[in-house]
Amino acid sequence: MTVASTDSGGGAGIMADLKTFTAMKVFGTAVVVSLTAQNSVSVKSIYELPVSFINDEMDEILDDIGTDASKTGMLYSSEIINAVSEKFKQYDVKNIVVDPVMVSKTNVRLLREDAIDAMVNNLMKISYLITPNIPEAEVISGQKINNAMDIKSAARVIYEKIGTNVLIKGGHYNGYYSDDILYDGHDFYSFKGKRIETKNTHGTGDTLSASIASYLAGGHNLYDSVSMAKKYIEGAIKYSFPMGKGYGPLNHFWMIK
Ligand SMILES: Cc1ncc(COP(=O)(O)O)c(N)n1
Repeated sequence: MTVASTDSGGGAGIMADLKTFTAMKVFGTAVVVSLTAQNSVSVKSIYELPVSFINDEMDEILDDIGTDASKTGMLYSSEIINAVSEKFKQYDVKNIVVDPVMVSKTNVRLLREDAIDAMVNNLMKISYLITPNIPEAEVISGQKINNAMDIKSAARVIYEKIGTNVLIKGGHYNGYYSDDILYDGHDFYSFKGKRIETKNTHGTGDTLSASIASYLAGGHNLYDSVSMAKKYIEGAIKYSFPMGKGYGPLNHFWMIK
C-alpha cells in the first residue's frame, strides 16, 4: 500500500509507486492524500484531500484487503501525517517505509515546514525504515553532512532520536560514488552505487522506497530488501529516458524485455 500524492507528469508519487509495485510483481493499493499539477520542470499547484476522505481510503483498504507492507511519500501537512499515523496504529500496519519527501527535484516544498515535527515524532516513530536523502537527513538530524563520515554520524543521531532503521541515500552527495548507508542501531551497511550521469531521475526516491516495501511484503529481510531494491533502481536510472524539458522519469520496466 502506498500512501502518497499523485504526479500528473507520471514520473513520481503514486504513479511511480504503482509502476514499481507492478515491476516487482506485487499487488499495489493506493491512498491518495493530495494531488499535484506538475511536470518535469515545475509543480504548479497542490490540492490537499480532506482528512475524512483519506481516513475512508485507508479504512476501505485495511478493513478488506489488508497490506503486507506500506510506503509513504509526499504527505504535505501535519494534519495528513497525523491522520495517516493514527490509521497505521489502528490497523497495526507492519513494514512501514517512510520516504520523507520534503522538496521536489524542481525545488518546490512537498512537505510543509510546520509538518516536519509530525513526520519525525509521529509517523517515523511507528515506521520500520526511513529513507532520507542527504538534505532530508540534515534536517532530521540537525547536522551538516559534508562527507561519508558525516553520513554515518547523522544516521546514528537519527536512530537515537527516532529508534528506527535508517537508510541515508547518497545520491545527493557530490562524489563519484552514490553509496547508501543503512544503520539498524547496531551495524552500518554500505550499498555501493556508481553514480550514473543523467538528468532523468524524477521519482527516484519514491521508486526506491516502493521497491523496498515490495520486497519486505514478500518476506525478505531488511538488508536483502534494500540490496535488491538498489539493484532495481540502478537499472531504472541507467535505462531512464528523456520526457519533457526537465527531469525525465526512470525506466520502471527496464528488466522486462
Ligand atoms: C507527488 C510527488 N511525490 C514525490 C515527488 C518527489 O520526486 P522528485 O524528488 O523526483 O521531485 C514529487 N515530485 N511528486
